[in-house]
Amino acid sequence: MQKLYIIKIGGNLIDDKKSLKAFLEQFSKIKGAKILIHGGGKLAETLAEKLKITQTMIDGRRITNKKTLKLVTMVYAGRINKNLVAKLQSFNCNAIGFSGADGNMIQAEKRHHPEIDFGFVGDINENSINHELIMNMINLGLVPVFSAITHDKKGNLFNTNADTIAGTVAQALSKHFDTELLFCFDKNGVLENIEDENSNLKTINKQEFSELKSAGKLHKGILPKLENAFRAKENGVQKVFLINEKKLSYQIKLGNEGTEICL
Ligand SMILES: Nc1ncnc2c1ncn2[C@@H]1O[C@H](COP(=O)(O)OP(=O)(O)O)[C@@H](O)[C@H]1O
Ligand SMILES: CC(=O)N[C@@H](CCC(=O)OP(=O)(O)O)C(=O)O
Repeated sequence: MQKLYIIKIGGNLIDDKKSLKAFLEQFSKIKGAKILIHGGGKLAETLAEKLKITQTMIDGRRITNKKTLKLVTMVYAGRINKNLVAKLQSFNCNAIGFSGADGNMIQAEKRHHPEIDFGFVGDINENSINHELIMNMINLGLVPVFSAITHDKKGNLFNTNADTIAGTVAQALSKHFDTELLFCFDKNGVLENIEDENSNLKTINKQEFSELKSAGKLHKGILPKLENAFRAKENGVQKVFLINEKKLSYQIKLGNEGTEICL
């Protein structure tokens, strides 16, 4: 099977111009099929504060009312997505940027929860992904770049966690490609001690994940990231890693950076 890299980047990197440029240069150099999936939660947060739109996160998801939906659509599907595509083009990488509504790429359902109304937050599963169109793009030599905006095919846009999009896209494409999913972020993988950058685990399985969680060693964004990483691995994604965004080219060359998800 043909190798496919699905690479996810988050808000911290997107906000750091110099590191982002270095990262996109490394990304552009990857030979063969690749997809970039991005968040941008940090920039959305900063702008919401300026516009005095109060933000609430529950279970790693942003409660998305009408005002927040307008804001995140502009930020994720507009500013960030187009900026990433332009930067990739400058490195001769033929990127093409999408929201989930474009080409019906990612169809979501409004998130249902017994007690909490998440507003315009969309849940997705493997069947939500238009894998045929994505495969066609790849076969044309294009590099798809996905934002965290999805739709319901009834005219509504939704906000969907970008780690979830990365895991689900990887899952859907793992039937057709030898897929490697890389969650790139600002730490050297899963750290046993958050204060010690060198305490990264080489591998993590579900049992170890539960133990670290119970011991209070995992907080904030790393929890949903790991949940998405395990779900992808359990559902057929061949390789899943959490790596430092600065080490992408080493991972592509040697394949042993950061923390590998094991079953
Ligand atoms: N044990 C841990 N190992 C690594 N990161 C951790 C750990 N506990 C908490 N974190 C935090 O999780 C963050 C990653 O999640 P998040 O901020 O959502 O990433 P991104 O938005 O870049 O995808 C790290 O920057 C770190 O602050
Ligand atoms: C529903 C939901 O929570 N969506 C996320 C989408 C962006 C994202 O995931 O950004 P990072 O990868 O930078 O965290 C949000 O609005 O924060």
